Amino acid sequence: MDQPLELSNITFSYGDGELRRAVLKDVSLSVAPGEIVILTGPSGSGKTTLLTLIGALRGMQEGSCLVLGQEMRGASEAARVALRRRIGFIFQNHNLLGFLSARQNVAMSLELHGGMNDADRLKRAGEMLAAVGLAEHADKRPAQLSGGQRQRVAVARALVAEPGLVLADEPTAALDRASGQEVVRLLSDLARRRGTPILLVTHDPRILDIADRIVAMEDGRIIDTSAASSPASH
Ligand SMILES: Nc1ncnc2c1ncn2[C@@H]1O[C@H](COP(=O)(O)OP(=O)(O)OP(=O)(O)O)[C@@H](O)[C@H]1O
Repeated sequence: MDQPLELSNITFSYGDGELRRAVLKDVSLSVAPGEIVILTGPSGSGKTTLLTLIGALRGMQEGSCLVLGQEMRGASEAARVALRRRIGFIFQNHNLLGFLSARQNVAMSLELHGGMNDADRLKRAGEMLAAVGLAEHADKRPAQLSGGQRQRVAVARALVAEPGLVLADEPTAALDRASGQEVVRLLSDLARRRGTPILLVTHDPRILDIADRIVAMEDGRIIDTSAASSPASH
């Protein structure tokens, strides 16, 4: 069977003419079902750019990027939109909508997936919020929640539609140590239960121990891939 993520020889540049500069150089990586991979490296090494290519948020230039069986190189906008719906995204600034409750924010993720009416979606969203420990806070708006709670809403929103892959960019950057570890632990527990692979970009050394594998980037290249602590220890 294909791996959920198979990247081969990805090279990507920003800018034109003399200003053109490669920020990803010959990047190859594959991620297995249920595997948690942390992508780390100095600022500017290309981590976010790689994540946006995998998330179909940006067009490919060179190489191959097979995401959930779909080749992103040369993919149409329609194919990229369809793929994005199968991915759970979690970003540093969580991107929750301020005028909706936590429950409504999570339920929105289910709108693109047919077969559920509004009441079903809100019920499912409530269950997911309970799974991340926010049953009591489901009807609050983001501004009424702490940073850690908001990020837990973002985890619930990313996972509620049962994505085939989760992409997270600095999900703990704005959190204190305890909330950051809790958010990541929740994310990894829920994903592991379903065998959902996670690719997580972070500078945060406090969460490295949740990874099965740590991939280090520098200057647009993968310089090191090391097995982290064994999954059995989680
Ligand atoms: N839209 C853009 N246009 C031009 N250059 C860009 C653009 N986005 C990023 N870059 C440049 O590409 C390089 C890689 O950026 P990228 O954000 O992928 O790195 P990163 O490893 O995620 O960094 P950080 O850890 O600071 O987020 C940087 O030199 C950055 O300045």
